[in-house]
Amino acid sequence: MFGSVTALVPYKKKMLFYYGFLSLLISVFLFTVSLYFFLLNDLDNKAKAAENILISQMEGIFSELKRVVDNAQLSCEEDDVKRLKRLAFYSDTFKEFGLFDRDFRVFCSNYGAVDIPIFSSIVNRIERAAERKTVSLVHSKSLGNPTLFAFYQGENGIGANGLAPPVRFSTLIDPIILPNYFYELTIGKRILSSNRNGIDSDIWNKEVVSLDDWSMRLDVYLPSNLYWQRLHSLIPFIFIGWLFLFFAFYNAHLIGIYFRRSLRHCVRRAIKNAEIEVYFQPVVSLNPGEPLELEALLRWKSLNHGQVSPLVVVKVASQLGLMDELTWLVIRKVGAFYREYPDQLIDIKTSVNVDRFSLLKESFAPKLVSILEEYPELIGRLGLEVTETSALNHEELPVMVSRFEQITALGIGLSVDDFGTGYSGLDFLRRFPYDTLKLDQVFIANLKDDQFTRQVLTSISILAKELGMKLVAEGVEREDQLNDVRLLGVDRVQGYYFCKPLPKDQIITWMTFNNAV
Ligand SMILES: Nc1nc2c(ncn2[C@@H]2O[C@@H]3COP(=O)(O)O[C@H]4[C@@H](O)[C@H](n5cnc6c(=O)[nH]c(N)nc65)O[C@@H]4COP(=O)(O)O[C@H]3[C@H]2O)c(=O)[nH]1
Repeated sequence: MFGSVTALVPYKKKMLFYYGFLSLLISVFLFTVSLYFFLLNDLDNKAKAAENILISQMEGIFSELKRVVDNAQLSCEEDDVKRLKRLAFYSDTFKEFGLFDRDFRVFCSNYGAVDIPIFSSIVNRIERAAERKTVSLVHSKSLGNPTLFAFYQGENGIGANGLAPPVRFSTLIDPIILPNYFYELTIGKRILSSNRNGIDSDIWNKEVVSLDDWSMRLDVYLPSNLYWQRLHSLIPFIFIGWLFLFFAFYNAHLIGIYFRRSLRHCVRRAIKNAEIEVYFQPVVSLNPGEPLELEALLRWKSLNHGQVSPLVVVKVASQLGLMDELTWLVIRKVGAFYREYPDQLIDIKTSVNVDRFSLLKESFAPKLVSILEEYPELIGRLGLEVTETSALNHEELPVMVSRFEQITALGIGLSVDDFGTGYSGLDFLRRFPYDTLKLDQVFIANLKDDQFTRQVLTSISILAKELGMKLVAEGVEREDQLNDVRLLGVDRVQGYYFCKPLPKDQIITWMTFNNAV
């Protein structure tokens, strides 16, 4: 398929450049934007993971302090000190423990008895806290500046404090956040742990995690150099995406061309844009003094498919469900023809081919009425030719009879087209109010040599006369055929012998030459 299409499509450098540029833009855009959102999402995940680990760390800290408080007394004997030393030795977090009393004075530590008042600001926080827990960053002689102090007061009033170096927090958070992102963990306004300093990069975004119970805040930053680093490693993928999109666009372009040039699409467009032409072929009367009639036949010359047979156009239009539109288009063009040549066509009737399924529709007669209002020139001059391409079923038969009655009531003549080739039997003729019967051209072609055809046509001719129908012979090409059909009692003749279907201006010229106007 594509081979033949590429042959149709001239090689266009501009188009290739356009698709190349467009696909490059899209590929770059997709990768750069997706990377940014990917990193934002990653940043968010990292911040959440750090938050979870901080929460569990804080819970661990306080359950440790609770254990210290649970067995403590208001004494600082050797055993009490030993116990505190033991707890500090086994603790992952704390290096020192202390015990304080109801008056918030630390009376015992793992170094022995002490008497150190707790800062009033911390006392306030302990008293305000729901579970009497708080943390603070304070200078400590033994652990330096800053040191994390955690306080917990039990129900009996005895409390414990633990001292931890901030490094404990960085060892927890660093593996989650480093090396890609950087962070700052603060308690109140003081920094507990941070790797922010010394990082030489713009900050593109940050995630903030707040642990309000401990006045803790973790800011995780997205540095711009991480983005550029990652983007750099994506260059081969951007290139592959570019190629992929380029081929996708190019193939879509070819498919689009193929589709636009497909017969179905062209027929649809031709009907929609009224590009279908109508030619006219005379139907000459053999009864002296009677004016000729015309048959309107569609013609379509497609830019892509050349001259397309009307039978093909009709077939494709019916596959596309556009037969009604096609019929209205042809009838309107016939109306316009009458409007253009009112004097020349004053006595001339024109018949138009109609699909039987269009006729069966309830909307058919009302639509016809509206076209007659649009083109009153057609009133009394329009005829419809119906070809029986399939047999009518029991339900369709009465509907068809009533449609025919509605149409004849509008003064529109009805002809059976191609009689003898379709499903129109003799019984069919009696049921429907046809005024004309058109014999298919295959009978006329065989008439000379085929005795049987001659007998059949003689019987049809007798029946047509009995039913008051006019008989038309189609496809008369030679004089001997004309003589033969004349002998059969045919009223009108249509065929190349007289004239081929012609465009509107040429048929008017032909009629003028043949004294038909
Ligand atoms: N060999 C030969 N052919 C002759 C001679 N005289 C006329 N013809 C051709 O016989 C066909 C007569 O039209 P049809 O039986 O209604 O058969 C029509 C009709 O069934 C259908 N058609 C044409 N226009 C329309 C239309 O507007 N609507 C619908 N629904 N069908 C149409 O397409 C068919 C073919 O149309 P055309 O190709 O125009 O073919 C026309 C005409 O050009 C002759 O002496 N020798």
